Amino acid sequence: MHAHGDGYMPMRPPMSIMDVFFPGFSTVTASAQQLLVGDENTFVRLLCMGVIFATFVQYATAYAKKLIDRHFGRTIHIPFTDESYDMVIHWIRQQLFSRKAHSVIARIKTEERTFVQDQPAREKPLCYSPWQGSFNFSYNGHQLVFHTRANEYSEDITITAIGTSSDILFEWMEECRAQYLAFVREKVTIFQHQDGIWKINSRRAAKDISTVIMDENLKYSILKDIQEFLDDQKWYINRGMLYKRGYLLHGDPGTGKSSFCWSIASHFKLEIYSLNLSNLTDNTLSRLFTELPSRCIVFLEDVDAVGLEREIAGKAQSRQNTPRSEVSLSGLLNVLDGVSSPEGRILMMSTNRPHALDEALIRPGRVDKKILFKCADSYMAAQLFRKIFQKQPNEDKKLGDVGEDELERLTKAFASQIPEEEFSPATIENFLLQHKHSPVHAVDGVQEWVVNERKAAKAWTVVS
Ligand SMILES: Nc1ncnc2c1ncn2[C@@H]1O[C@H](COP(=O)(O)OP(=O)(O)OP(=O)(O)O)[C@@H](O)[C@H]1O
Repeated sequence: MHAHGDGYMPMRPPMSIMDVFFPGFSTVTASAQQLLVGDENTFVRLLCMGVIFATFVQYATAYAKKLIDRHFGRTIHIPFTDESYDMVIHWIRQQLFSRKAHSVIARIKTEERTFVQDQPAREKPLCYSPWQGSFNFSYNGHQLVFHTRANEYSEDITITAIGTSSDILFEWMEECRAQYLAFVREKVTIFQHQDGIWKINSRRAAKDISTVIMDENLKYSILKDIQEFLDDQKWYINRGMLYKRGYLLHGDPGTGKSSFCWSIASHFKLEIYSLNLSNLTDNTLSRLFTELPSRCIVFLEDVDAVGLEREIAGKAQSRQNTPRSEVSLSGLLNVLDGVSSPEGRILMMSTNRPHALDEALIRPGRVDKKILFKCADSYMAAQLFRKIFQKQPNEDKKLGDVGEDELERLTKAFASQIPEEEFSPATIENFLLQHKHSPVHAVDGVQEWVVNERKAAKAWTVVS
């Protein structure tokens, strides 16, 4: 064999017509020829030939596929940050073939992640979808190619159809959309921000508005207000007003503010975009608002909890030990004024300490209605008692269940022993859950419970 030291200069192989289609073709064939005429033993030579051939076939196939895709294929790109990604993945997961891909990713089914199922086998069920690579599947007689590539924080999906029309891809996307919408119809989708983008956090079963116990007149006046807002887009546009509405939900912890937001979303079939200001900057907040859909609920929970408090003489007053947000008050006010965000959003801010909030944050126009969530009065206590002990149509009768009349008597006895507006509905519900199989025990134990709760509250106040 010649070596460079012998004065041998490797000859550049002449270009062949194949190089036009497969760049590097001549170089590979020239190397192969040299191997064939060399003096290594036959086995090594054959092995090298095999490797070169396999590499070439792989390269040629990938290249040919690229050419076909470019010239004869139609491709849809599905961005990871968009809900179309969830639609596509939802469809793919339903298909048996998705398990047959060479590389699959296992995930816990997000929609059932939060449920404790009756049957242990159904708890945290796994689902699979293709991962890192391509695979073909057939849809309505057409061959489509699913390709996925993972990056550090995201995943790129493309779907390609061979042919000169994209119709089959649009048809397929429509089917993904329809299946996904049918699936989420009875659920409320909650988005949260993750690394500066909105991602689905969970899907909860819809919550009927009747399960939130509060003044019924107040509840229905708010429902009416929201309904009118959703129906009146034109009215706002005609008057040159920004089409948005804001509510401040305030009251002690455990009085139903989050539950109310969830039930409003269920009632009007809106998605919730839940924001926690503590780990955001002005820029990210602004971007998140720009990416909101045109109709949704933005839920800013515990807006007082991140040091965005009343500014007096230019200085922010903040509780000690309160984490301060990197979001400035002016940054928040800007996004709430909504010039850069899509119109139609309903803002719900919740707080336990409305008096600590800056006036500017809750002035009319930013907050259109303030809704007070109170601790339980006897009406609410009675409703909570019924909520726990009234049999639902799909539940079996059990030992210890009482008839309608007896339940009514017990309800009154229970409600009359609950002091007015002293305990939150969450606290009372917690007590009732301890006796959830016996309304009689709940009534028998309520007096002692009230005494103990008062003692505990007093001790807590002294310590803190
Ligand atoms: N008004 C209410 N009607 C029915 N259930 C209630 C009500 N208030 C509280 N609950 C019960 O208490 C639980 C906690 O309530 P929720 O989280 O809605 O309170 P919150 O006011 O948002 O509390 P926090 O201010 O601590 O966030 C709920 O899951 C629900 O079961």
